[in-house]
Amino acid sequence: MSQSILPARGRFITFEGIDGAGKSTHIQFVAELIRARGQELVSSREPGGTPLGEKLREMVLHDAMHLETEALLVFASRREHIARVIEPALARGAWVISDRFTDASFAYQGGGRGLDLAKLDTLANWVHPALWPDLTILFDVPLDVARARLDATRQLDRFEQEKADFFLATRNEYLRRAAQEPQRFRVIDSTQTIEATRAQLAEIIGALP
Ligand SMILES: Nc1ncnc2c1ncn2[C@@H]1O[C@H](COP(=O)(O)OP(=O)(O)O)[C@@H](O)[C@H]1O
Ligand SMILES: Cc1cn([C@H]2C[C@H](O)[C@@H](COP(=O)(O)OP(=O)(O)O)O2)c(=O)[nH]c1=O
Repeated sequence: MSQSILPARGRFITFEGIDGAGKSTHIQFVAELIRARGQELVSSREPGGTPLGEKLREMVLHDAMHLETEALLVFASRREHIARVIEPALARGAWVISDRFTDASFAYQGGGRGLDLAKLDTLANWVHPALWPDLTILFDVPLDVARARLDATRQLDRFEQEKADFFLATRNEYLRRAAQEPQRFRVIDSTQTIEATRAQLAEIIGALP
């Protein structure tokens, strides 16, 4: 009798940080490192990652709404993303990198907006009871550095227009979560040069089994 052999499950890696921390600058570099290992790679983002998720992203980034509506919409986008992109890819052995995931909901909706963290726990346990990233890379910078980088480059969305105390609380919640789960998080000092960050990322990805 022939026995089917399931492919080894892929790895799930997420990127986090306050706006302007330098996340987008480095994601393509990490994607290339992973492809160089010969892995199939799916590169995605949240909110978004699916056609419906991208519509939800537009709303979340540009329309004013109640903070609980905002939380529900980012988790609605996530539910779709997990079902249509993340789980199928991991199941066939591909690696998945996502520009943000649930830690962003804790940091922005919880830390930044002040939504009860217990409600976010409930949503996370509902939407992905058994799925967490294998690795989360947190790009950390002080607010003034992030703000200077943002001002230099782009049209600001609804989050990027928030005040300093919002980002202070967002950054603190990211750091609190990183301290709570040191085995999942790698915190990168994103005030260092792009080259130094790349070297650190190469080390982190190279060390993955
Ligand atoms: N280590 C760094 N040193 C100096 N500038 C950086 C660094 N990392 C990113 N930047 C610049 O800061 C700006 C914002 O970076 P970006 O990657 O878009 O941030 P994020 O995706 O975290 O919001 C970009 O213009 C980028 O070139
Ligand atoms: C995934 C997620 C993102 N966000 C916010 C954080 C960011 O400000 C925004 C997404 O923007 P971001 O990922 O920074 O994209 P860009 O680099 O194109 O600006 O959405 C939440 O508030 N909650 C979430 O759960």
